[in-house]
Amino acid sequence: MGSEYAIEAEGLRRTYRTRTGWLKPRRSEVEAVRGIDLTVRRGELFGLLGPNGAGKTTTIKMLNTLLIPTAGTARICGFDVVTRTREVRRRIGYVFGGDRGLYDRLSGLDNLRYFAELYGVPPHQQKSAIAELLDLVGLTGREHERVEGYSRGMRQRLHIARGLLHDPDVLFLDEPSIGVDPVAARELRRTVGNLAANGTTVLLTTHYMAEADELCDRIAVIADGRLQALGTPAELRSHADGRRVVEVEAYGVPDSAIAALRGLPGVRETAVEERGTLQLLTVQSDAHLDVQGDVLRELAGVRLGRVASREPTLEDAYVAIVNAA
Ligand SMILES: Nc1ncnc2c1ncn2[C@@H]1O[C@H](COP(=O)(O)OP(=O)(O)OP(=O)(O)O)[C@@H](O)[C@H]1O
Repeated sequence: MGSEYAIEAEGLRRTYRTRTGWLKPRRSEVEAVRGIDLTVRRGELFGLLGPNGAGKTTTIKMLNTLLIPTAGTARICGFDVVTRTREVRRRIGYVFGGDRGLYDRLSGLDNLRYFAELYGVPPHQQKSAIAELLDLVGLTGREHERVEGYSRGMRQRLHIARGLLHDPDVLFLDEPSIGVDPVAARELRRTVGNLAANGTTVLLTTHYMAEADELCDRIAVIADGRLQALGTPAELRSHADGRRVVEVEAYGVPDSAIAALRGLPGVRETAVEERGTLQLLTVQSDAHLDVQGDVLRELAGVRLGRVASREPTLEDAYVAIVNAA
């Protein structure tokens, strides 16, 4: 009980063994997580960030007892996730992004009542616990409506309330804002912020650096199954110190032009974000070099929108960390 840490992981690894092919099945191994060490203090809001396939979900599933590690150990509130599963499960909640797991035909309130029964919340506590949670996630006043009429953001907040019914010490939030529009995502961030203020330890995975920046006390960046960086948002931002960013909106940039940008003198990173028909190019360079002219020369003939030169953000630092992996 007495552990000062909510989450501890040492040398955590997970290898998946898969069979591919039908006629001539071949066995292959995927090293999804390759030795992760981290500690999360009680009450901390901790972000796990990484590109697709980095190993975030696999890490969370080992921490919340859904997957057995191939090697290494992990503890939740001092209890080993493999040998003390029952104690661990009593102390954790798990909320994953997306729409599954709620009863559409029931109201938000009836969903919570149902799950409260299922999780064994004592009957005399249910009413007050549910009222408190509805308030925490900002659904008071909408609880009698059927979930089928809820927006994605509201569903996600109801999911969070569900995950908190048994008053866990640690809440795992896997991609909570996936598919949620920006306004609803802001509401969701407020809810997550409230959780930490209430003393719940939160481990959040997200693809959105801005979200992690706003919410998290500390962030771990994982890529390729390994921890690439760990620190406060300010500490992570320092990975892009001494750099400047040119941002260009473009339409239909050929791969060859992107490769050429990467090869320009002084250019440290390039990233392309697809936004419908628009591509947002970010080119990081050494701050003392002005590469904007060179960048535009390489993009000659491509239809361009806005072009801007700016200071690096945490997102740029993240790109630098992940590209270095
Ligand atoms: N059940 C499985 N069997 C085989 N390989 C798997 C399995 N689950 C995940 N993987 C592989 O393990 C690696 C890590 O996956 P994981 O889902 O943990 O990443 P992630 O960081 O959560 O990614 P995303 O952001 O896309 O959800 C990937 O290469 C993935 O293809």
